[in-house]
Amino acid sequence: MTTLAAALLEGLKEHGAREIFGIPGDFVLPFYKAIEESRILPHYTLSHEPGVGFAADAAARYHQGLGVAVVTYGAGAFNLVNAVAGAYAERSPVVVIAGAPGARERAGGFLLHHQARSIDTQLAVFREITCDQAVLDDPGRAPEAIARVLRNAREQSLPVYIEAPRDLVGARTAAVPTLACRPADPGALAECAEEILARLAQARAPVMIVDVEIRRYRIEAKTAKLARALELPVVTTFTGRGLMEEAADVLAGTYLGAAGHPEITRLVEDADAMLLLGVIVSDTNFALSQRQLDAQRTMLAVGREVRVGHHVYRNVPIEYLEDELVRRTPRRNKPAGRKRLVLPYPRGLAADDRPIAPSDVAAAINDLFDRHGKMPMAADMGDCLFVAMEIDNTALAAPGYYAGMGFGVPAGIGVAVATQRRPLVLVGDGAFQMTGWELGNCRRHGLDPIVVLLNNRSWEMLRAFQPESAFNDLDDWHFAEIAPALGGTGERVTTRREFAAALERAVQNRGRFALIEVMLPRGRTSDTLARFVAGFKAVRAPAPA
Ligand SMILES: Cc1ncc(Cc2csc(CCOP(=O)(O)OP(=O)(O)O)c2C)c(N)n1
Ligand SMILES: [Mg+2]
Repeated sequence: MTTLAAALLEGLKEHGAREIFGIPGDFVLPFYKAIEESRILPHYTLSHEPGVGFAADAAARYHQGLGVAVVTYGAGAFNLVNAVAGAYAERSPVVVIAGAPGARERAGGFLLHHQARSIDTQLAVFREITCDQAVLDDPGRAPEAIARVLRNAREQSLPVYIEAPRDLVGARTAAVPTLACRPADPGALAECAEEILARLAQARAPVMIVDVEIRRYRIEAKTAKLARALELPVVTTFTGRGLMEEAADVLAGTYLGAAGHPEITRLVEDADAMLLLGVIVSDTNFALSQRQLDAQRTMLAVGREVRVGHHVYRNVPIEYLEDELVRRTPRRNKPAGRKRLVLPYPRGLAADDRPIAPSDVAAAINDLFDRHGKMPMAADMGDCLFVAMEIDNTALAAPGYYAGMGFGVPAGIGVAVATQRRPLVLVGDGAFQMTGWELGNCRRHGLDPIVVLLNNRSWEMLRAFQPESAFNDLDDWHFAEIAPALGGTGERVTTRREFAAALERAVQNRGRFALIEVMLPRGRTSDTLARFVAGFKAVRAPAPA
């Protein structure tokens, strides 16, 4: 027998959690005390719960395991909602552990502080953005409930919610068992694999499109092996950017429809068979397609289901499907027959006194990675995410589908903790105003991310869509000057020479975060965002009368 807190912490670790991000409060103080004193998992406190959620989400993506966010009841948990909604949308398994009132308080007759509508309103809200929930109000049944919820988080790669009443944290209970994820339905698996291979064999120009689930289920290498065996060119979706960083031999690039590289667009839109693996079929991924995802050429494996044309195969997890496809594919011992696409990324930035354009940021970072090796990346929402599309394919955590701002800097903290490597973060000034201040926690946690802040004193992405609105103008906050007060270094750069030199200095200086504030003109976006906006407007333009 053990305590409920220790059983929960050991269970989290058993199921793949590697650290905890959180902000305590009185309803979760006893549990937070157990976190600190048990040392079962390292924990990192941040300054605002949105940052806690983004950091846990990014850590889960890079661990390919569970992220953990611990917050207090009500005010803390409700602050976390947007980050968890984004994790749900992008299939990131974040475990939310929220404190709650004890039994006596519930029956005490008072309206409790932090309570919104009813005491269970918090549970009701999180039911909407998690795939399973458990309220640990019965120590005897808690281990099974925790095991079920954590298995579902891993199996479905979605957030889950655990409510921990503060009066039961020390209650005696049993250890949390580990429940195995459910296997594939063997009949559906065999039939599905057979139909997919038959369709691919008849195709003249097939293509493989990959997205978030191949990382969530740890099958990037397996997917590359499958692509080689099937001699398929591979592209990622917008949300899948950064996947298969190690498989440059099969990965052609990122499909962005009308906003993308014409050769990638043709590869997908001329394909007569498309194998979509782990793909979120969202507007950000396919709204700019010039040819729809018609059923007769589309095979989609996502969320433990596979749709082949109009056939639906249930209970076929993607990792089982890939194993079966590889098993049924004859070993190929000749080099791939198809010419591999090698896209040119901007490099060799002229270190001159010309002002910096957004796409220069990508060139400078490509040059930096060529000199010093790639760094794990995080990006926020804004033009910075489109600049990331111009950086040679590098592991990336970004809100490509949910598209919520504020993700970048806290996600960079999550990446630094999860990988124990120095990350590079891309963020705009508007998003930095939301959560960039979490950098102030780096010194005490021994983290030193490099943050490239694109400061155009503007909500430039909105201006690109609606240039007539003056409300997109932001003030100049001189972020670089604030960096030393937060424990880091800050440099404001206005020319390409200054930027290249600042990046090099940042790489050389370890031990403190480096904030490089890149001054950009309003009205100027990256080439990729410019094409995205043009494509979006064209697709949305009213049909000619
Ligand atoms: C939480 C949230 N609130 C508002 C919005 C809506 C939005 C999408 S893009 C954008 C402007 C981003 O400005 P920033 O300076 O960061 O980047 P840049 O465009 O390169 O100048 C806004 C306000 C979103 N997506 N999420
Ligand atoms: Mg901006």
